[in-house]
Amino acid sequence: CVCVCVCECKCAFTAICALWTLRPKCLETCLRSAHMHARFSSGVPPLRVPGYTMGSLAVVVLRASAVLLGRRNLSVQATTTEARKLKSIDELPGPGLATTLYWLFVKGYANKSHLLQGVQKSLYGPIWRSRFGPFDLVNVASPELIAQVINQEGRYPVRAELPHWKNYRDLRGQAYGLHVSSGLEWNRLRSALNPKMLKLQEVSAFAPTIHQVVGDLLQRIELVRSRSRDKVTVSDMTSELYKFGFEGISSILFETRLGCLQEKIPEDILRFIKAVNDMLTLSDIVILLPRWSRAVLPYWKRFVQAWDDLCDVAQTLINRRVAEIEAQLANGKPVEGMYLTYLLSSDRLSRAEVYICITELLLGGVDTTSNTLSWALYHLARDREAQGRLHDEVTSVCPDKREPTTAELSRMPFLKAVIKETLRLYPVVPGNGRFVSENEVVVGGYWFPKKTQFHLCHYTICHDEAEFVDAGLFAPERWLRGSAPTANHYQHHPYCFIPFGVGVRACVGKRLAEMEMHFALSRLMQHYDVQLEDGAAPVEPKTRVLLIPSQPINLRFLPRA
Ligand code: HEM
Repeated sequence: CVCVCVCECKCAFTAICALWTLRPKCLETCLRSAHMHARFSSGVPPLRVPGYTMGSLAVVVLRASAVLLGRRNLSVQATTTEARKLKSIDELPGPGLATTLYWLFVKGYANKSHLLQGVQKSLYGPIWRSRFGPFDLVNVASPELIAQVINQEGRYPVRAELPHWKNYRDLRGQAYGLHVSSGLEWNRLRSALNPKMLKLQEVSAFAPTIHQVVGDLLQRIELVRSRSRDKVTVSDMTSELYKFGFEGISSILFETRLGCLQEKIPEDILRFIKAVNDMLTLSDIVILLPRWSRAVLPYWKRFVQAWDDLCDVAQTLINRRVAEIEAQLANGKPVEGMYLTYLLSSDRLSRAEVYICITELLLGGVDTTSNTLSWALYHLARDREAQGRLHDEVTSVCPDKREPTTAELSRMPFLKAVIKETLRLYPVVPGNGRFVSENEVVVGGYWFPKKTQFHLCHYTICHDEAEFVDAGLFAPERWLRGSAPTANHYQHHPYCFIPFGVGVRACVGKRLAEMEMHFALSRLMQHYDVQLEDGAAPVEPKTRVLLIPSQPINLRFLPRA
């Protein structure tokens, strides 16, 4: 038991029992040594520390670190023999730069990167490496491999480094917010945001507000269809649902109705919508370009302008509400609010952090729900049987076009299955990420150094015939136990379907998003028979960061008796 620390910290690290109280530095050293052992195992004698070979130390350290870091089922139960079999990142198969450029720009996958996942999986297997500009990605495309990454993601997972977002925040002296901050800082922000967003009971308190917004959506559809040439068609349903998504999330965040579903959309909102589009598009370009180009090319300036507009609108809305709250307090009136009031009064975040977190919630909460709802309506319009079944379910639980309560939603399994199936066919975030910066990890028999960026190929797993029977079909019943045609319709690995991500870093808006989508879809089904336009061509998805329709979805809304 005389293992000694060999790293710069020079602590008195001795004995196996000391492993349980190791300082992170020592743990790093041991993991690095274990990694070296794995690399040297093919012939080169392992490093020796008194009493242990590095191989046996690796087993002890890895087991201990699994406990220390609180990881579940750490896949690295490396025995000495297993450690010998581990391969290095450089041994991974994958396309070179020329091949990637060919696929993206000659074969036309630049805006179909969700499909490229499947193509590359068939060429290289379920784990491969791809390099493009500053990106060096390890792609994993099986539920087992995703589970291995997630199990080793550490206590404060990072999705991806966003240096250009961070540069913008630094430029403007802003707080970092959820996407840019990491470690304890990120955890502090999430701990402040989670309680009112992720607890079912808390989110249920938002139901009356969401119902009001859904009511406005129904009126808006009525207006738009009555103005159309055939009196029933709503063209570009996604853009109508975008307004619904914006109104829904901002009514919760800002506790104010903005009027996005009114005849004339407020100027501020139009500016915000444009800024979000610009920022997301430019974000993809700016990250590829070297820093020096920012002074020469126009993209960085436009990216900064888009963020400026985005933050400006969010701050104006927040300040407006803060002034109202202050006026109420000055008049001795009690202040009742939802999200913003809660954040401001909880004193857990600085005002600068509230600004950026609210902006990020707004950013995450609009396209996601609106695109998912668009695809759900599109498929229900194509599948008369599914639409009939959903209509029957909703009307049996809520007759006479009554608004469902959150408790009643739990008696609508088919409604939930429709949203799940939509998110399986069109996961709005088609590929997630984990940047494992703190630990070296083992995935799929490969040993990866710290700071490896993993790309979790969620889209291709959702479409894999080995995971889902008739994977290309819209079959909501696969999510219903007992009513699916075969048992394996609903049997799948838990990491096959993670549209909201997974673990502590998973989507903070999941519950709110689900409630919004369930309310909107159930009310639309009560009021309308939704149909496709005659002779409408199939609509394919495309990737623009998110998975979105490649052309407008036009739907006919025929009022139900
Ligand atoms: C259909 C609806 C939605 C889908 C499919 C979705 C999906 C996702 C996914 C996949 C992630 C990454 C999770 C991970 O890394 O494991 C994420 C993160 C996030 N989402 Fe959502 N989302 C939706 C709606 C919303 C809504 C309504 C909001 C706002 C209320 C929101 C706010 C966020 C934020 C702020 C993050 C970053 C969380 C963090 O990094 O700590 N999302 N979402």
